[in-house]
Parts: sequence; structure tokens; C-alpha cells
Amino acid sequence: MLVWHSLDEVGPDFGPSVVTIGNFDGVHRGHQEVLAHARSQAEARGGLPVVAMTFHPHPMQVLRPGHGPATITEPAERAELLAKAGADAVLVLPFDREVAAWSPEEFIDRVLVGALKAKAVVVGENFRFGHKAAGHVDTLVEAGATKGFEVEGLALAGAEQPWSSTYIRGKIAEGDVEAAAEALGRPLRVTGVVIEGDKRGRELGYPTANIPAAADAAIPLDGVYAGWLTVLEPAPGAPVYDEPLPAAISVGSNPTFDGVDRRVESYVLDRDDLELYGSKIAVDFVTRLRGSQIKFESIDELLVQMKADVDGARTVLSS
Ligand SMILES: Cc1cc2nc3c(=O)[nH]c(=O)nc-3n(C[C@H](O)[C@H](O)[C@H](O)COP(=O)(O)O)c2cc1C
Ligand SMILES: Nc1ncnc2c1ncn2[C@@H]1O[C@H](COP(=O)(O)OP(=O)(O)OP(=O)(O)O)[C@@H](O)[C@H]1O
Repeated sequence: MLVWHSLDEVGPDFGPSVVTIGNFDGVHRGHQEVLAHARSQAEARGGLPVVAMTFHPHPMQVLRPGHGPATITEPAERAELLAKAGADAVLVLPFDREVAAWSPEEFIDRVLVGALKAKAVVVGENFRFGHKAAGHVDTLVEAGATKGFEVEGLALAGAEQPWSSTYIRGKIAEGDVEAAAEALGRPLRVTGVVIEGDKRGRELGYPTANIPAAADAAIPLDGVYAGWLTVLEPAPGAPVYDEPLPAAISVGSNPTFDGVDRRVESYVLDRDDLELYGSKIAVDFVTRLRGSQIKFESIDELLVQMKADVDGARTVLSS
């Protein structure tokens, strides 16, 4: 897979191509449909490459600093998922105030015609682009008629409502990881490098792999979940664990111990031999077992609840 991080990286010899454009955060089922249509358009033109054109940071983070949406997929994961959905190349345009000021015509000339030599452009019918989001599907259609590209504006795909990154972020914030997974077409995944916790877990009988809940990441509502832990990149010298491992996952700041930092903690069922510090892991959420973490009066009460959580996770994950 090719990933370009600026228009210059595309190179003068690239193209012609079929292009699809958007933020693609989550690469959800709507995005996957857009990519599938782009693939068909590419095959119909003798096998042109499909380029997924996207932005980083998210435009809202630049236009309203501090108020941008939580990130469902990091850029590297997003590029991988876009490739899996059918993109041959991903162009990540660094989004800044200068790009935000480009008129729709400027965007078309610089990106679609200039860098990518688009023969077809595929977007959802709600797609907006250019300064103050002034460009839409009809703007593309009109420009394409004189600049040599066709435009496919797709009706929004979905179930009860169209799948969208905004909808998925809302479900994650409510802790409804099942609805998020339904719209994503795969389980919700949170990734991170395992940090040292308070080293209490082992004493309690439930050692946990802790990853920080990054402030800009879409992390499910505090509570306890069942899911799977996968090691993506073992720390140097660490054992390799190939299979996804079943886990009871706690999201929160450990109120029983007056914790402050919000973390995603995974106890891999029935394992106290794992070495995960420094490894990059993924946590896939399957179901929510209970609501917010509780501030227990005693450790014994916490342990009773943790045992019930672990039994619940075992039941869910073995079915
Ligand atoms: C399944 C599970 C449920 C948990 N529930 C709670 C809870 O309700 N309240 C709480 O304060 N901590 C809860 N925790 C977090 C524990 O307090 C935490 O794992 C323990 O203090 C070890 O922390 P450490 O990894 O930093 O050593 C839970 C952890 C797990 C794995
Ligand atoms: N459900 C959908 N069906 C078809 N096309 C979609 C759907 N959702 C998004 N698209 C299209 O996919 C591309 C990327 O979408 P983008 O990430 O910008 O929107 P989104 O998922 O709706 O996010 P947001 O909720 O932030 O608006 C755009 O061309 C958009 O129109």
C-alpha cells in the first residue's frame, strides 16, 4: 500500500486514477461501500488505481481547536483499513489553515486534476469540501464535465440511520460497543503501549495490561466490558503471543484507590504469566458487562465484583 503525506509525495508520473475523498475516521461500513464503488469505477476503466484522499489532523481540530471530534482510528490504522477496503494508495493531506482556505475550485485543481489526475471521483451525497464547505457533489459534477472526470454521488448507506463517524462516536461515548461494532463492520478497537500501573493487580489476583486513555481517542464510557486482547508489536525481548486472548476490560480511573488517570485495563482470563509491559496491544470490545466503575468500601467487595465480571466475560466470550 502506498501512503503519501503531502501532494508533493504523489510524484508527477502518478495517474490517471479513481479518487474518493473524506475523513474516513473509523473506515465504517458506509466508507467501505464508497471504496467498493471506487473499485468498480477503477475496474471499469481498465484497472486504474484507487486513491483514498483524506486529511490529518481532522479539519474540525484545526478549525475549532480543542473541540475536534474524538479519533476512532489513528492515521496508520485508518490507512491499513482503507487499503483492506480497496484503496491502492492513501493520500493524507496535512490539513492547516491554508488548506482550509482553498476554494472548491482550488481544491479540485490542485488535488483532483493536478496531483491525482482523477478520471472518476466517488463520494457520499453529503460530501462537502473547500472553504466554508462551499463545494458539494454538484460542484464536482460541473467541474468534472470540463476537466475530464466523472462523479458518482452515493446515497448514504446504513440501517436505521446512515452509518457515520459521528454516530459511531456517540455510541462509543454511551458504552454501546455493540452498536459501534455493527456500524464499523468489526469490533471497536483501542490500541496503545502497555504502561506500568500501580502494581496492585497482581496482588489482587487480577494482573492487568494498562493502556492510557488518550484524551483525543474515542474510548468507551467508563465501565466493564468483555473483549479480546491482541499483541500487535511485542516489546523487545518479550514473548510472542499469536492468538487473541480473552479479557475482562475495565475502563476508568480505579475510584476504589482514588485513581486519577483514566485507563483501559485488561485482565486476560486465567493468565498471570503474561509479559506485556512496553508491547503495543489492541483491545477489541465485544460487550458491556456493567456500568461505571464503583468506589468500593473495601478490597474484598471489589474482589467479589471482579470475580463476577470475570465470570461474565468468560460466558460471553466462550459463546
Ligand atoms: C474486571 C475488572 C473490574 C474492575 N472494576 C473496578 C471497579 O468497579 N472499581 C475500581 O475502583 N476498580 C476496578 N477495577 C480496577 C482495579 O482497581 C485495578 O485493576 C487494580 O487496582 C489494579 O490496578 P493496577 O493495574 O494499576 O495495578 C477493575 C478491574 C478489572 C480487571
Ligand atoms: N453511510 C454512508 N454511505 C455512503 N457514503 C458515506 C457514508 N458515510 C460517509 N460517506 C462518504 O464517505 C466519505 C468519507 O466520509 P466522512 O468520513 O467525511 O463522513 P462521515 O463518516 O459521515 O463522518 P462525519 O460523521 O464526521 O460526517 C465521504 O465521501 C462521505 O460522503
